[in-house]
Amino acid sequence: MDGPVLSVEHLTVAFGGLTALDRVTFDVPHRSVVGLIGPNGAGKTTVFNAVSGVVRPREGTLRRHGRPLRRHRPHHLPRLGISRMLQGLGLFPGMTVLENVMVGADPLATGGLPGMLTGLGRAPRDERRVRGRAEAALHEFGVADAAHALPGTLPYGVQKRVALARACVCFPELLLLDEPASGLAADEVSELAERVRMMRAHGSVLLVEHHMDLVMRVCDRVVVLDFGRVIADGTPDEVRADPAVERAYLGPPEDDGDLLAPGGPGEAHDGR
Ligand SMILES: Nc1ncnc2c1ncn2[C@@H]1O[C@H](COP(=O)(O)OP(=O)(O)OP(=O)(O)O)[C@@H](O)[C@H]1O
Repeated sequence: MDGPVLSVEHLTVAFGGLTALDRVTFDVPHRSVVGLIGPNGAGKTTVFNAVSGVVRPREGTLRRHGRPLRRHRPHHLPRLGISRMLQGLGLFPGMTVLENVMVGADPLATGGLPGMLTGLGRAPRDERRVRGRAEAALHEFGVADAAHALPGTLPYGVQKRVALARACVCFPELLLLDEPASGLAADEVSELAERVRMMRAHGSVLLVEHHMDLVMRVCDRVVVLDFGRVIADGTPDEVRADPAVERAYLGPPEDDGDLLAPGGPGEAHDGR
């Protein structure tokens, strides 16, 4: 297939009088991890929302392999090979871990997941395929033991792995990860870094993250937003050395600290 997995071209999004994104342009190449960073309010979530079809851009184009995405909605994402792990995890509390991951595997079913889960209009072959793939994903993410537990009974780090398993169960070509390191302990972040790198074997990842250690370790490229504009786009080393990025994070020169150093907090002003 031609062209990057995702091209964001001159994307402009406005909320009333506020321009949240101003001609944002960058690519996510095939089998790469691209980080999207920037201070609070810089527009990172708005990029995800535009890519997910949650907000409509005022101007600009999103392309998959060079073909424009027009008026797509969140429920079209599985068909487009795009999956998103939300910051709030979004696990269904009344469903077991296995059932939650089966929801992510729904596109593998031809007869429809609701029928499968309720037993109405059940398609046994579909159920076997979806269940088998969901169980394999639980194994891959080290949460097979929790298959029959309800998410709320599990530690947060385990719930995160379940959410990741659900996002990856269909081998998305583009995975949108929204602050996956938030709330994780240091050893869990290292494990997450390993998993994000492994995801390149199947597809590409667009990663919004304040945890600079993770960003600098796993990303092939890093795009930096500030007040809705791209102020840098390069390798982690190039971005780290960019004075414009340092200014965006640190503010005036008299401020101390190395916020872009691995382990730094990576948040500064609030653009709201
Ligand atoms: N639905 C909305 N209505 C009005 N303004 C919005 C809406 N969503 C976002 N904004 C504004 O758009 C700007 C960009 O917000 P966005 O949430 O994309 O930033 P962010 O980089 O993801 O921030 P954070 O790191 O704090 O999550 C902010 O000024 C925010 O207040």
